Formats: sequence, C-alpha cells, structure tokens
Amino acid sequence: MAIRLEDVWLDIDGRAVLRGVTGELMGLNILIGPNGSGKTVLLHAIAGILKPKRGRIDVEGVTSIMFQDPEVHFVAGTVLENAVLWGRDRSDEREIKEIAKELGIADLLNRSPFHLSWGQRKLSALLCALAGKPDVLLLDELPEGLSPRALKTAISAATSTAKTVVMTSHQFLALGWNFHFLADGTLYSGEEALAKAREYEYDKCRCPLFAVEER
Ligand SMILES: Nc1ncnc2c1ncn2[C@@H]1O[C@H](COP(=O)(O)OP(=O)(O)OP(=O)(O)O)[C@@H](O)[C@H]1O
Repeated sequence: MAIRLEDVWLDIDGRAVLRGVTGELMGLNILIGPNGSGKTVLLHAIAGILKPKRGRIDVEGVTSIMFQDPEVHFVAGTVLENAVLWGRDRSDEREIKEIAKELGIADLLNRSPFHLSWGQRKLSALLCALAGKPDVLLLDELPEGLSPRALKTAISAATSTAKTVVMTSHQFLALGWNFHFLADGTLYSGEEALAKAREYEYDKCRCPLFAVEER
C-alpha cells in the first residue's frame, strides 16, 4: 500500500502552499517541516479533503486521517458512539472495544469526549481513525501532548493496523522511519530531507535521529 504524489500544486486562499510536490510514501513515514509549511494541507490532500489544482495523488487502499485537533472527530454522545460512527461498516462495537483496550482507553468509552483531558481526546481521536481499519493512516501531530508511554502504545496500535502510516510531528524523529521534509511547497525525502532538517535546526532537538551527532 502506498501513496504516490506527482507534481501536486494546491492553493489556499490564493496562496500556493504545495508547489509541485512529488514523492512516494510507503511503510512508516515522518513528515516534518516548519510551522505553516503545509504538512496538514498535504495530509488533507492525500485524504481527499482538499483538491489540488494540478497534479495527481494515488492512494492504494482504505485511508483514515487523525486530525490535528481531536475535537473534529466528535459530534456528540460518548467516545464509543463517535468511534462507531467513524467505523461505519468497517468495524463493529466489539472490535472498537478491542482497539480501545489496546490504546489503554477502555475506561473512557462511555464518557463524553468533550469532558476528557487533551491527551485522552487525542487517543479517542486515534480510536476513531483506527475504527475505519485503514490500510493508509494519516496522523496529524499524534505525539503532541501524549506521554511517552501513551505515544508508544498509540504508535504500536497504529502500525499494527495500517501498512502505510504518515505522521506529522516536530518532535518524533525516530530511527527506522522514512523521513520527509516539507518546505517552500516542496517535499524532500531521505538524505535531502535530513539536510533540510539541519538547515531548519531540527538537529537542535534531542531525538534519536540526530543522536550520533550529539555524542
Ligand atoms: N482554513 C485555512 N484558511 C486559510 N489558510 C489556511 C487554512 N488552513 C491552512 N492555511 C494556511 O496554509 C498554510 C499551511 O498550513 P498547514 O496547517 O498545512 O501548516 P503546517 O505545516 O501543518 O503547520 P504547523 O506545523 O504549524 O501545524 C499556512 O500558511 C496556513 O496559514
């Protein structure tokens, strides 16, 4: 399962945010880039929420997105009721309860998502995204506000469900993930992405990816 991006151009309010984004995303992917560079816009384009004015996006398989703001996932009622809505015909209540257990939030299922802490809301939003049993999972700033243990559990649940994961983050620069950098409307991957990350001082953050340089 993969995402193919071919010369993708996308304007927001007349401003060119994506300017010829080209690349392939497979397996586990981290998408990094300065504030306002268009990471969320790119995820929304991959999810089909925003339409590029030019170029082509091909996504293989069922796609789910976890929005940066968890509240976008919730309408009313309980966490379970919201997750069932997102699961549609792809998962039933029993399966959703299993995923909640895996995420460590089984005890939140009968509560209102609007009465939860920020981290609990994020995990509940992830539950909604996972309820769709996606092949391709787009995670907008999953790590933000999660404790290390909750993040580990969340990533384990995400990667055991979806074959392709794309996660935006400013902090989570783990080894073993494909690394992509978005700046000036352009997507950089691999070594080029690492060079860009250094240019934008991501090597100043304490993260495994740059650990060798810190020693
Ligand atoms: N609904 C909107 N209306 C107008 N402009 C928008 C809207 N959403 C995003 N933009 C603009 O599009 C550009 C890209 O925004 P985006 O949210 O994709 O950035 P980002 O890389 O995800 O940033 P951050 O790291 O701060 O979350 C920004 O200049 C932003 O102001």
